Amino acid sequence: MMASSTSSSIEHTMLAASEQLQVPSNITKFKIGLCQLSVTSEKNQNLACARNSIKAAVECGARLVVLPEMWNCPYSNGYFAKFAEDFENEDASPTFSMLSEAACSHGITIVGGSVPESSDGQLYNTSCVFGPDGKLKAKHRKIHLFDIEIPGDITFKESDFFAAGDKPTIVDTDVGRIGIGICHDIRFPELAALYRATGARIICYPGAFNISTGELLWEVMQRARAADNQLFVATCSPSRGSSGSYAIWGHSTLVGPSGEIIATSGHEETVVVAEIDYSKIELQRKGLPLDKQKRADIYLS
Ligand SMILES: NC(=O)CCC(=O)C(=O)O
Repeated sequence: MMASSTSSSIEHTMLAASEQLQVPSNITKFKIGLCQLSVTSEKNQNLACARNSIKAAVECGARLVVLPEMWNCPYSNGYFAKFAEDFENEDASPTFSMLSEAACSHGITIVGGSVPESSDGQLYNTSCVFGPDGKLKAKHRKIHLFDIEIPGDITFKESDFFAAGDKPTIVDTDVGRIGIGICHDIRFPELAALYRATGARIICYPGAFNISTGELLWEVMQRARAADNQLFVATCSPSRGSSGSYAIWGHSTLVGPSGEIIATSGHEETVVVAEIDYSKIELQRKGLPLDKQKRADIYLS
């Protein structure tokens, strides 16, 4: 076990997480689908659109499908509470039911983007992961809430509406071990390093970067997280034409373990399907063994 931080709470989390994990599957190559959805203010329409998009990804061969951040609800203040669902009460959650049904009927893994979750009187920005049997495998609550105030440019305060999650999410799936982050979580390299240290081979970040920070940083962040950790990074955004006042950057992307862009999109509604080949990870890590070159004695003491 590599300890990449002196923080005892992070080390504790890493140990606890790895102890709980089962042996990952030995699949080496498969296709991933990134459903860049156009989100409206009609929840039923959003569910139907997501369901169709999942089907389209599967028809192109995807075994792992990722949805965007806030795909059942516009990413705008006035909607979060109204669109929130309680996943503990599965039968009363149309979003949960649709994702579970889609995963099961297609026999795939779904990283269900994120939607507003209501739980114990709080709202969370939450991503649910479903296995090919339709069962919930993991639930990630966005850890780093997006609070920003750049005068004359952008002001947004997620923490006015959501409570922050308090744990990392690493999940063993039929396509390997995956770490989950939601959008602003991508800005924190420590989380990605923790996922690498616990054996994740892909990090999925459903996200909705805005046009100002997106143009500057969305691609840079993805490539940096992938290259630093020598693993795949998959992101999935709503499309620009989505409802609400927040202008979305789009550009859902798959990045490989040397930081290369494997597939990407513009800002329009689309499905990106691309191949993940895990042998690229082994090749990259063998040729450039960053984990062995790391000088923890210098910068972690
Ligand atoms: N939805 C988000 O978390 C947006 C994050 C973002 O745009 C950023 O710059 O960070």
